[in-house]
Amino acid sequence: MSGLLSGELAGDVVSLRGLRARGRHGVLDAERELGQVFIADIDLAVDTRTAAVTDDLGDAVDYSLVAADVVAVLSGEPVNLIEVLAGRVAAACLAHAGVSAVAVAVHKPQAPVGVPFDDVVITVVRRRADLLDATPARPVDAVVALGSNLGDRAAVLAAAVADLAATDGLEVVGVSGVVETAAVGLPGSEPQPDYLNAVVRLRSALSPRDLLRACRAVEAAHGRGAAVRAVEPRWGARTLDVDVLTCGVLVAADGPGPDDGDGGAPALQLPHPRAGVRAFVLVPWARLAPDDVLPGAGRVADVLAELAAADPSAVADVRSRPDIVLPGSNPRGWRSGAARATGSTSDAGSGA
Ligand SMILES: Nc1ncnc2c1ncn2[C@@H]1O[C@H](COP(=O)(O)OP(=O)(O)OP(=O)(O)O)[C@@H](O)[C@H]1O
Ligand SMILES: Nc1nc2c(c(=O)[nH]1)N=C(CO)CN2
Repeated sequence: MSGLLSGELAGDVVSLRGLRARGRHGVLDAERELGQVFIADIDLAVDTRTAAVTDDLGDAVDYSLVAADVVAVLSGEPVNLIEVLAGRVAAACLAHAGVSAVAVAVHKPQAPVGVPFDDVVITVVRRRADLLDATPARPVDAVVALGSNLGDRAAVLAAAVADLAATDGLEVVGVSGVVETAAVGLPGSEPQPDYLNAVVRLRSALSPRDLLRACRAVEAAHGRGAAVRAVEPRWGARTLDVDVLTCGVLVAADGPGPDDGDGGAPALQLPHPRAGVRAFVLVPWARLAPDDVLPGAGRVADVLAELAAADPSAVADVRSRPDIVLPGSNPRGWRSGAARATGSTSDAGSGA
């Protein structure tokens, strides 16, 4: 088979062909129930010049590790579209340091096509910047988490929702009730005031990284700019934290990027790596949108149930604050016609 990357990139290429696994990807119920074979061909753009001198595996991209990660995606969480599957395979490859770009062909030779055929193949080419810096062709669902444990916490959260709603490219489509939670700090750290936490659903026309930048701008407007961030302890008390939990179904991660004139591109991992183990995130999120999916973990309400089984006190300790109503909050959840956040308070109650 000819190189997938040929014509796309100059340089060295490591290829893996015919990686295969059974998966349950597809739109049809039968595909979800029975599963079928998925095959991936991969071209990894790498720079082999150092390894060629040192003969040290540490200077090379270990193709067996990449292969294992690709097979884990093929056999992992079911998705509807092979476009998503190919994108996740590409992200898994780009997670390996030293892979600067990747071409992925995903084959679905047993697809329910309805006529005799040999194969369905989708080929995608991704460079690092394609995953987290691409502006979507149409707005996508995104979910962010708010937390505050310094200052007038309720006022800060309300202002943060209004700020998000006022950001170009963002529309607030759902706001959870507010919960109060003991600060989860690092072991041995100073005691901190309790947090108020909430979750906000957005329609985002921004790239994932620009969404993170927008969240940073809202934090900065409430006393947590770059200077404060630079000196605060990890998981220390803060006036406002705005974390990106999900951006559509995207699974991707990268570190700081080249300088973009604003101190560089902030590191971003999606979904947020700790979303699935935080009661202060899952409780308000599951009340707002229980059927949302946390990529890689499952339905939010199910992830919360698993956490409640594993760590009952963490979930039990989340206290509802129905007396605090954020702009746009709807106690019946966003699907039931949640108001848009316009800065006005809405229904009393928090869905708690
Ligand atoms: N999904 C994400 N949302 C927000 N920040 C992220 C995300 N993924 C990676 N980051 C990076 O995490 C780093 C720490 O961010 P921040 O100071 O908000 O962390 P934190 O809120 O103290 O801790 P935690 O990330 O555990 O919530 C930042 O450099 C940011 O670029
Ligand atoms: N209860 C609670 N604890 C935390 C929180 C938070 O939002 N709520 N955020 C943290 C870092 O983002 C660390 N610990």
